[in-house]
Amino acid sequence: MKIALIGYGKMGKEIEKIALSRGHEIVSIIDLDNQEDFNSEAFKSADVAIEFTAPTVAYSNYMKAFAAGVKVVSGSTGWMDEHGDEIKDLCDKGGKTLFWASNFSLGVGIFSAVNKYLAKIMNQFPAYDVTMSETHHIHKLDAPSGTAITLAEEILENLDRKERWVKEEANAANELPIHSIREGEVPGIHTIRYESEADSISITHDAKNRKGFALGAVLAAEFTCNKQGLLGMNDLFKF
Ligand SMILES: NC(=O)C1=CN([C@@H]2O[C@H](COP(=O)(O)OP(=O)(O)OC[C@H]3O[C@@H](n4cnc5c(N)ncnc54)[C@H](O)[C@@H]3O)[C@@H](O)[C@H]2O)C=CC1
Ligand SMILES: O=C(O)C1=N[C@H](C(=O)O)C[C@H](O)C1
Repeated sequence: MKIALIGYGKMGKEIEKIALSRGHEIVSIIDLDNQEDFNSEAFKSADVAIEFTAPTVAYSNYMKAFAAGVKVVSGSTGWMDEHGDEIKDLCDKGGKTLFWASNFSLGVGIFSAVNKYLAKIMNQFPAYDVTMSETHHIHKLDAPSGTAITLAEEILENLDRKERWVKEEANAANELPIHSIREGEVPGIHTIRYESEADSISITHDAKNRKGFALGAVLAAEFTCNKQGLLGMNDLFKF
């Protein structure tokens, strides 16, 4: 498969290694210094572009790739609030294709299935309150992490006593607080903690490196090249 990379930072470089090891060809690499390459024949020849950049630029990168007729797989976080509805419309009604996930690792996919199951159980046990924390490297631009928001939304769907997530401190019983910590070069840790007067139950996903995210993104690209529409991890893995 012909892959273009948009964003050649920590994730772009990790994805390049995995894509090459799986026999794919990298036909174009776009970063800040060669934006004109969105118009190149090499970029237009890609079956899929894999985009990992930053919250403020992800949406415009999708638009540039769509204009060049290229499907996109993206893990950039922090843009959904502003542009989520528009992107959904473009994919549902406008024939564009975006596979987006706040976290591409298989481990987080499994963790998310456990998270939903635990929240369903906890729905019957009001003695337990729930909080979440996420720890990432100091370079991360968005907080809470995209993964924490996805996990929080899963809890809200399954735990009737929580109505919204909030940053840091809860001010009401129906709020689920997400505490964000930025520390060293941590690739990503997410913990969900249920606590009663008697005990506590915690589940944690701790990424050891970025290989899991990168492999998931390449698997998503392989999946996306002959699909159309707005796709996500639930299309790739069935838990
Ligand atoms: N969904 C997932 O599994 C994961 C998502 N991420 C997300 O991916 C994004 C990137 O993460 P990293 O690679 O760690 O960041 P990074 O900062 O190491 O790399 C980002 C790269 O994008 C480039 N860039 C910035 N603006 C650009 C533009 N307009 N066009 C092309 N390139 C541009 C930067 O110059 C840099 O090389 C972040 O939003 C992060 O939260 C990170 C890891 C996993
Ligand atoms: O910025 C990162 O590094 C990561 N971002 C994603 C997120 O916001 O959840 C995924 C992973 O945790 C690493």
